[in-house]
Amino acid sequence: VTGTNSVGTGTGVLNNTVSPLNTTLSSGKYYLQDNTRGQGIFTYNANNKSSLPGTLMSNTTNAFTTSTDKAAVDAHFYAGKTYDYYKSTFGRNSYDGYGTSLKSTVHYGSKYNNAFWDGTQMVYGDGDGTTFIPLSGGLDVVAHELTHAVTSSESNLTYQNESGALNEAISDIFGTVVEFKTQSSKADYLIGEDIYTPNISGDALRSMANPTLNGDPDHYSNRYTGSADNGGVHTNSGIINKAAYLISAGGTHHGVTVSGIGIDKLGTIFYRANTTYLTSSSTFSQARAAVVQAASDLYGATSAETTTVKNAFTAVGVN
Ligand SMILES: CCCCC[C@H](S)C(=O)N[C@@H](Cc1ccccc1)C(=O)N[C@@H](C)C(=O)O
Ligand SMILES: [Ca+2]
Ligand SMILES: [Ca+2]
Ligand SMILES: [Zn+2]
Repeated sequence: VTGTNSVGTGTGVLNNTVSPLNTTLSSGKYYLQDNTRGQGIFTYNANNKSSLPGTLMSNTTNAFTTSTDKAAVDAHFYAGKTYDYYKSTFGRNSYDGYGTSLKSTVHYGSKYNNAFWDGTQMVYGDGDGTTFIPLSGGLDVVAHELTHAVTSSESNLTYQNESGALNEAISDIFGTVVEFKTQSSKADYLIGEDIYTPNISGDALRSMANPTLNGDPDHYSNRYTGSADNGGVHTNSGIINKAAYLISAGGTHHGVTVSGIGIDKLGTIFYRANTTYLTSSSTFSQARAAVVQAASDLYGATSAETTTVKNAFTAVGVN
C-alpha cells in the first residue's frame, strides 16, 4: 500500500515480544509492510486456504498481538533479520541483489506441516500442533526459506539428488548462520528446534552436529540413493551439514580431525561458493572443489581455513 512508515510492536509464535515492527500507515490502517529494507517486506495471511499471497495483514492499532498475528509477526521480523544479514555481510540487497520485495504468507493450508519458497515468495504452514507449531516462529526456518531464493538467483542448484541435497544444506547452513548472528545467546546447530514437537524438548527436525540423531547420514558412504523426497534432499543434506558443522566448530569424525574456523567464515565461504562456483548440476564432489576454491580465494590456498575445508569434506567421505 502507499502510506507512511510507522513502527509497531507484536507478539511472536513463542509469545516473545517483537519490537520494532516496521509497518505502513495508510488510511487509518497499519499494514505489515516494511519499507525500510529494499523495495519492502510484505507479510500476508492465507487464512488457512491455499491461494497465494492472500491478504496483506493489517489492523488499526499497530500492535500485532492476536493469535492470528503471531505467525505473521515472526515471519515479518525474521525476514527483516535475514535481509539484514545478507545486506550487512555481503552487501546483497534482498535475495536477488536488486532489492526485490520479500513476500511471506502465513496460515497457509490446514494444519500444514511445512514451509517453502514457491519461486516468488515464502510460505508458512501452521503445523498440526503436534509435529510443528507455526513454522515462521523459527528464525532458522525463515532464513532457510529465504536462502532458497538466494540460491535460485545464484547457483540455482537443481532440487533433486546431490544438487538438491546441496540446495537444502545451504539453506540449513544459512538458517544456522543467521541464527548465530541474530540470536547468538540461543543459537545452535539444530534445525527447527523452536517450532518442532512442542511437547518434546531438546529435539529438532535436523541436527548439523549429529545428523544421525534424526536418521540422516553424516558420511557419503551412508547416503540415500532412493527416489523419495526428490532423491533424499532433506536426508543427504546431513552429509554437507556435518561438513559445515566441522568447518565451523571443528571435531574429529571418521578419524579425521578438523580445526574449527567459526560461524562467520563458514558463512562467507559458502556464500562465495554459492555465488561464484556452484552450478545447477553440482555434485557433492564438485561442491568440495567449489568450497575449497572459495576458501582459497578468501584466505589463501595454504591457509588454515582452506585446510579445514579440505579436512571437513574428507571427514564426511566427499573427495
Ligand atoms: C512443499 C514441500 C517441500 C518443502 C521444501 C522446503 S524448501 C523445505 O525444505 N522446508 C523445510 C521447512 C523447515 C526448515 C527448517 C526447519 C524446519 C522445517 C523442511 O525442512 N521441510 C521438511 C519438513 C520436509 O519437507 O521434509
Ligand atoms: Ca537452530
Ligand atoms: Ca520439540
Ligand atoms: Zn528447503
